[in-house]
Amino acid sequence: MNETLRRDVPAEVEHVLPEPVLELSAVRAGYGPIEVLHGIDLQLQPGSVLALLGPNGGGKTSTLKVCSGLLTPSAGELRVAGRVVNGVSAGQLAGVGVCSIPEGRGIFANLTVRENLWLAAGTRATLAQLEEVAYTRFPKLGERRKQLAGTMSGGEQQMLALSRALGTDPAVLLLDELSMGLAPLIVARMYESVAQLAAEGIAVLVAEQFARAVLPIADCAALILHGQVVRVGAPADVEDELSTHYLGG
Ligand SMILES: Nc1ncnc2c1ncn2[C@@H]1O[C@H](COP(=O)(O)OP(=O)(O)OP(=O)(O)O)[C@@H](O)[C@H]1O
Repeated sequence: MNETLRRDVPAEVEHVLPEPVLELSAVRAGYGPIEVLHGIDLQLQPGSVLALLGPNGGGKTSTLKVCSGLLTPSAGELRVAGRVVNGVSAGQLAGVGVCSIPEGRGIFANLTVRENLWLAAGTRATLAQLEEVAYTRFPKLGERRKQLAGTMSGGEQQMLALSRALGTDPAVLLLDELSMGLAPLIVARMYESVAQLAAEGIAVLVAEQFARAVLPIADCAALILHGQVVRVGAPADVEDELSTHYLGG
């Protein structure tokens, strides 16, 4: 909830509102001298799915990079669990439970499923724990544990990417273009898994160019255009605005 809205909340109910687990306030960021995010306000509540929508180049990936610590705000604040974490590294943010699956899935194509999980193991989870999470949630991965990740289908690769993230017991999951290169049926299944994660308490921020893929499971949506959030609201309302005004119906 932004400050404008917060001022409208009566004092007697304000204390029962959940604290956002991740929050961007007036965040500006860019690449070298070029600013591409011009004052982003977003709030992500625990156990919810926030869909970040918009056309190519709008700033979705850059926003996720700010959230994961890969891009440092030049102004404004990134907060995790209420603490300002501007300039904290991606590794440190991962250590406190902010986990990111980048566009392209971030898996190692020439390593097996098991080796990919092994690389994700660390202080937060052992290989055995990661394998248990992965193979219980996605039995197909168990069958393919010795297969090279690059030879699996796109959907299976996405399962592996999700498993690597989940094994670290994240509080926040950042997903970029989960649907990329996947058949609609597989996309729907992947998003069912994402909805399940949110039901288990994980806060999920999903950047998606294809709104229809994510909106059925989103609790809230934000439309980002030219580096600015132009609308935040119920998924159906944001979808209407997206198609009517920006994608020509
Ligand atoms: N590494 C970079 N260096 C310079 N400019 C960049 C870089 N990455 C992105 N940009 C620019 O920042 C702007 C926002 O890009 P971003 O990738 O965040 O948008 P997006 O909404 O995720 O688009 P897409 O869906 O095409 O990935 C674009 O104008 C893009 O050209």
